[in-house]
Amino acid sequence: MTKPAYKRVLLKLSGEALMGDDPFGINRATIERMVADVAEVSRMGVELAIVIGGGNIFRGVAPGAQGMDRATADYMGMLATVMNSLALADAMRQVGITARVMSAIAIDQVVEPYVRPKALQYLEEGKVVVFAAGTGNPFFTTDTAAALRGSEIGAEIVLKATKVDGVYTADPKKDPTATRFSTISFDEAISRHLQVMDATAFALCRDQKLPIKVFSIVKPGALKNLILGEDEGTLVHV
Ligand SMILES: Nc1ncnc2c1ncn2[C@@H]1O[C@H](COP(=O)(O)OP(=O)(O)OP(=O)(O)O)[C@@H](O)[C@H]1O
Ligand SMILES: O=c1ccn([C@@H]2O[C@H](COP(=O)(O)O)[C@@H](O)[C@H]2O)c(=O)[nH]1
Repeated sequence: MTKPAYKRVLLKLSGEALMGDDPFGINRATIERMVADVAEVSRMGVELAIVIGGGNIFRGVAPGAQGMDRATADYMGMLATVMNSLALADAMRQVGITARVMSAIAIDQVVEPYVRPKALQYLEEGKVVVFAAGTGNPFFTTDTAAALRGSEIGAEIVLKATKVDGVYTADPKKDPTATRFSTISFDEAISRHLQVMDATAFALCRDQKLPIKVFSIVKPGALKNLILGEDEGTLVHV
């Protein structure tokens, strides 16, 4: 079998992608398909840490959040990522993969707190670590949490799995003339204000020299191809 191109990666899963074709929430078939992809890579011996977004849940409650204090709404968003993380870890358990959820916000009865040495230990033991509750701070996103945790654990790359197959000149869902980059520098992605990932996440990865690959979670086999070093998605580099 071909050897994986990476030993340790940080996978950022779009919360929104978890909805499948549903209006919000977690689509069972979708989470099972995502977990099958993750399990395949974990079984190849790659140390895998995951950050999952909250768009699928927070989108459902967003109308009720209108006019809310921003920080309060952000804490609700972070709690949404805890729910997704628990669902993800449970779906992994069902296919025989051991996962540990670690939260940036203390909710000790539900999930263990994020402690960096413990996370490193789990990774070395071959467990999948799911980082929940983003950075634990309002005014941030789970993309920034992925950049932060990826840097902390010494990941070789951040793999951003989303509904589109890379970084485009504009949002391809809104602009059908948008074209895809095969590679782009952090500086160019930031200066062009490309919305595929937030600027804080891009800047942190740039400063830490941590490359990002943006790829499609919808395309069958894309995660495995990428792990094997094949050409998938867009590389964002220093
Ligand atoms: N220049 C661009 N290139 C590619 N995608 C873009 C671009 N601008 C905006 N997008 C949009 O960004 C989305 C990627 O965001 P995604 O939903 O994965 O992230 P997120 O905000 O972290 O989601 P979630 O909160 O659900 O985790 C794509 O679905 C795409 O429509
Ligand atoms: O560090 C963080 C991470 C997230 N949030 C809030 O949660 C939602 C959902 O995260 P997504 O990255 O959009 O999936 C986000 O919109 C924020 O409201 C946060 O405050 N801090």
